[in-house]
Parts: sequence; C-alpha cells; structure tokens
Amino acid sequence: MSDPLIVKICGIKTLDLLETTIAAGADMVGFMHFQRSPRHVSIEDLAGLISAARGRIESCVVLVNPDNSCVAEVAALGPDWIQLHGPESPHRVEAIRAEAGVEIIKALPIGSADDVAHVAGFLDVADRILLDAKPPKGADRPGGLGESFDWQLLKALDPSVPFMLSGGLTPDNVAQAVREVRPLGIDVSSGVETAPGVKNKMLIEAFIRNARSAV
Ligand SMILES: O=C(O)c1ccccc1NCC(=O)[C@H](O)[C@H](O)COP(=O)(O)O
Repeated sequence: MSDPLIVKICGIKTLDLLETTIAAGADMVGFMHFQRSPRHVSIEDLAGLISAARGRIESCVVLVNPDNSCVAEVAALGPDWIQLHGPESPHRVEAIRAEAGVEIIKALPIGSADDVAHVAGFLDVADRILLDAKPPKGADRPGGLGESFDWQLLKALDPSVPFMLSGGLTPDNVAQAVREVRPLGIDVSSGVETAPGVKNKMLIEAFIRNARSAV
C-alpha cells in the first residue's frame, strides 16, 4: 500500500474556510503571518484559527525571516508547526526550532541543481522540507505566487528526504505532480483561489480529490 499523502492548504484566513478545508479532508492548514501577503492574518485572528484547528487538523504558521519576538508570540499560540519561508540559514532555523519548541518546516526555493544540493544543509535542523518555486526577480514576497518549477530537478534529491512539493499546483496538475514526484505531501495556495487571497470551496475540494486519486 502507498504511504498516505499529506495535503496542506495554505493561506486560510477565516474560520469558515478553515471548516471548509477540514470537511474537504485536508491534513494541514497554513496561516500566513507576513504583512505583505494577500493572505496575512493578524496575531489576534491567528489565535482563534489555531484554537479552532487544534485536534482536528494540523496547523502551521508561515513566517518570513521572523525575529525572536515574533517567534515567541506565534509559538505561544500553540500551532503544530512553524514554516520558515524566508532566507533563514540552517543556524537560524536551528535557533528558531529551539526557541519555539514546535516542529519546523523549512521552505526552500528551487530553480537549479545547485538549489537541490542546498537542501542537505537543512536536514538536521528542520523536521520537514517544503520545496517551492524560486520567486521571479522583483516579486514582493517569497511564496504564494502560483509559480511552478521543473520537477525533473528533484530526481537528484535523496529519496529519504521528508519533503512536500509546492509551487503552482492546481486541481488540474496535482495528480500528475504526485505521480511524477512522489512527495511526502503537497501544498497549495494560489491554485485554489479565484484572486490573490480569495480561496474557493470547489477548488479546494477538487484539489484534494484529484491529489488523493493519484496515490
Ligand atoms: O502565500 C503567500 O502569500 C506567501 C507569502 C510569503 C511567503 C510564503 C507564502 N506562501 C507560502 C506557501 O506555503 C504557499 O502555499 C507556497 O508558496 C505555494 O504557493 P502557490 O504557488 O501560490 O500555490
């Protein structure tokens, strides 16, 4: 039997959409805490979302190069995971994991074979790796851009690496991605939206259905 696929829906902003995501059968939900994101959620709203998710779906707060006070404030809310989506070094990831006391996803941008080789430096300091597209020059944020990358590059990745695939996934391409890349999990944001930050119930349901059909 194949391993179960972890499905993460990122950029949920409201309790209604959290309920939709749980009912659709996702395993993880991502809440953005980054001012420049169209999916940004305040600390006050994060508290309510994390508490509503607890014990029902794994929660993950996505941060970009956070300082220690931001890490402490978020960790105090008790998410299951913190995802680091900025240029954090392995040393900084290790320090944040120790400070926060929660599991860490380290997101890494992939655009070349060198980027794939760079993954090895994070395996001892993060609990899971999320491979995303490299943002285009001039982008105002490092993720959630609906950009995909060449999945063939991942053929060079050590198969024991616990990674999730993201970047430009949609209900239309997710089954092919799962069959070709065989990731531990998948993550989506733009592909289940009708406009930046506007999630759609039918797209979330179709994404999860199509992803699971490929396992
Ligand atoms: O979603 C954002 O706005 C965002 C902003 C800054 C850093 C990370 C961000 N998203 C993190 C994610 O995990 C996204 O799901 C991932 O980048 C894939 O996004 P997409 O290509 O839009 O599906």
